[in-house]
Amino acid sequence: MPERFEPLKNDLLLRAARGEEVERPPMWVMRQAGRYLPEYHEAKGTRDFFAVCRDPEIASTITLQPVERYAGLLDAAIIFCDILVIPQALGMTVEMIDKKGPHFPDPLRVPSDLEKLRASVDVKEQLGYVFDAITLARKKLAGRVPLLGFVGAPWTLMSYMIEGGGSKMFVHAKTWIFKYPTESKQLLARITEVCIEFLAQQVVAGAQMVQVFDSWAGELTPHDFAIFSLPYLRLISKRLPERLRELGQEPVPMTIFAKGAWYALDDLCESGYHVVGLDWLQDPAEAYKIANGRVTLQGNFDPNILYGGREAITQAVERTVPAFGGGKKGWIVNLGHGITPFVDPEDLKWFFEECHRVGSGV
Ligand SMILES: Cc1c2[nH]c(c1CCC(=O)O)Cc1[nH]c(c(CCC(=O)O)c1C)Cc1[nH]c(c(CCC(=O)O)c1C)Cc1[nH]c(c(C)c1CCC(=O)O)C2
Repeated sequence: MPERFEPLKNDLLLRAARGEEVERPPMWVMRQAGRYLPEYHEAKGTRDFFAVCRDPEIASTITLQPVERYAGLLDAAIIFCDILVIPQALGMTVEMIDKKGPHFPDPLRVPSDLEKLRASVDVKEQLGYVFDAITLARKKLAGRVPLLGFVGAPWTLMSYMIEGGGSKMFVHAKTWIFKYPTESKQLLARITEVCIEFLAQQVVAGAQMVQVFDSWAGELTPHDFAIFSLPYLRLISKRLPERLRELGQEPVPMTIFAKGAWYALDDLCESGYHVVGLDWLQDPAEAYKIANGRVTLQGNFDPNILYGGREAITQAVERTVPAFGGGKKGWIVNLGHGITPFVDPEDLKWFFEECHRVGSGV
């Protein structure tokens, strides 16, 4: 039986995602539950990153930290987890190395390495800890704000699985798509299947909206994005609502954040998602014009504006809100990428307060 939760008191995000006019733009930031918060370090202690993800009690506590700190300002929670739990579910080892990021000791280097992956993934079995964390976070939120679920996009996950971690050159992932396009598509299709079921089960567990992170979209040419990323993003937006109906669930709003894919904005507006996330390379007014009410846009402050002090933050907010049409229709406030570790939490608070002030039009 699906869990019962308290009714939502703040549905600003869900209304904005559906394209409704709102009293002010909803606000959240990517990586809002993370290292810039002293309480995050306190809760995490010396534990391994993925051990924290696998502990529903701690993961749900961390999920709520920004909601508690920025009560009355923040309009969403995002479940504390990572995009790399899918490669783990497919059978790969992923470690999070302090100050360096993710590391795969045994990446996929040639197509025959695909045999190392699990032939079929039991998503509920492999990723059950994420669903438990979501259900617990929903209970703890008690309807304060909606809870977002998320997944890595197939192209971004494939790149990590082949590169074995972060990359500047993408030599291995590019070798795959150019030398082994057929096997690359097979891998993308396998990842996509797991992504769809993972998102569906997140919704069953209590996620009220979901975001797909294609963090490495910008490494592809427009031509290759159309071949190796977009079709799989479209498959997710098409299949997720169908799968949810099969599971007796209502579809939820979906966001696509394809970082660096400014050239694909028009296509992304037609890709079946309700919300399109923008990075800071895009001009807000230009993007708002291109979207033309087809989707709600999310973004796109330079995350580093938060290092600029209050005056710089105020100026950025005052010029950005009007560029998104005043902020009451078709816009969700966010940064153009995740918040970085050395931001002063008080400066983020100021950013939210200024967006609240300017976005309310008072
Ligand atoms: C590419 C990617 C990853 N993970 C994620 C992405 C997509 C978004 C993006 O492009 O940034 C997504 C992600 N990762 C994390 C969240 C939690 C929810 C949130 O608050 O947004 C989300 C949504 C926690 C995290 N994921 C990670 C941390 C830091 C872990 C720590 O050291 O405590 C957190 C809070 C680790 C992580 N995880 C990943 C990397 C590259 C790193 C190292 C990053 C770094 O060092 O800055 C993979």
